Amino acid sequence: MLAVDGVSKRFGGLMAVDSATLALEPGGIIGLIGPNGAGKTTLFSMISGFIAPTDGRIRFEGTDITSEEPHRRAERGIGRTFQIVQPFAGLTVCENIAVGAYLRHAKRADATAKAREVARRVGLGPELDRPAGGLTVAGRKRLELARALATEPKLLLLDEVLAGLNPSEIRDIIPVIRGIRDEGVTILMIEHVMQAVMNLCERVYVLAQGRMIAEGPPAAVCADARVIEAYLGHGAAARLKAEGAAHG
Ligand SMILES: Nc1ncnc2c1ncn2[C@@H]1O[C@H](COP(=O)(O)OP(=O)(O)OP(=O)(O)O)[C@@H](O)[C@H]1O
Repeated sequence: MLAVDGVSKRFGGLMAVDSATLALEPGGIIGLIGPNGAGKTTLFSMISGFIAPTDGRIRFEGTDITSEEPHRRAERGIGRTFQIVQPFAGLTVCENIAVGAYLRHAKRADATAKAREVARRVGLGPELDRPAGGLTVAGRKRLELARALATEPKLLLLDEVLAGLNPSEIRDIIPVIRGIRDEGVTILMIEHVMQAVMNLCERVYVLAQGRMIAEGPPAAVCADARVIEAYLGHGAAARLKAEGAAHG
């Protein structure tokens, strides 16, 4: 479905993403993890078309989309959420979600109907007619999810939708994400909440300093010495092993 092939992005002297490769089959929830500043959001921006790669190709459903505009990629079925959620505070929740729905529904009544349906799917039904500015952090995260879903994506890129939520809010939103997957949407998610990654993702890619350093089932990836080193620093994997042995 999605093939990211040797994609790089240079910001001046910094290689934010360095020849990253990733391949997604349709269906499932795939994680993209890595330490702060690893290049995850930059990679998402290249997949969704907001940043042009310095090098490499991106294909979606067999078509080379490397130089397509974000709007065209959204039409093809690539939806994304943004890490920093900025709803139109003066508009209602429904109107905010309808902004996404206009991509496929030109008529206001149709876009509104789509927005209402999506709002119910993410648990925002009761808030539909309230101003988006009054939502809690958890509510804003659901709104961001709904806005992306309203574009009716085949591939949904979730950028830290769990960040800033407390454990009970995370527990509440996890079934919503699974539900989206069950409806046939392929999900690629950037996430720092490891418990959620373990719970949700079938497979995980790990970026560190712009490079893809590991890929596989979450448990195997978290036990990978290169991944431990990337998060905890040089020599950490050996130290953990030694401590483990010392504690029997
Ligand atoms: N527009 C930009 N101009 C210059 N440097 C940038 C720009 N965007 C990102 N960077 C740098 O590129 C690197 C990768 O950033 P990016 O936001 O992609 O990382 P990330 O893995 O998403 O991090 P986090 O988990 O903290 O969100 C960082 O060093 C960042 O400072």
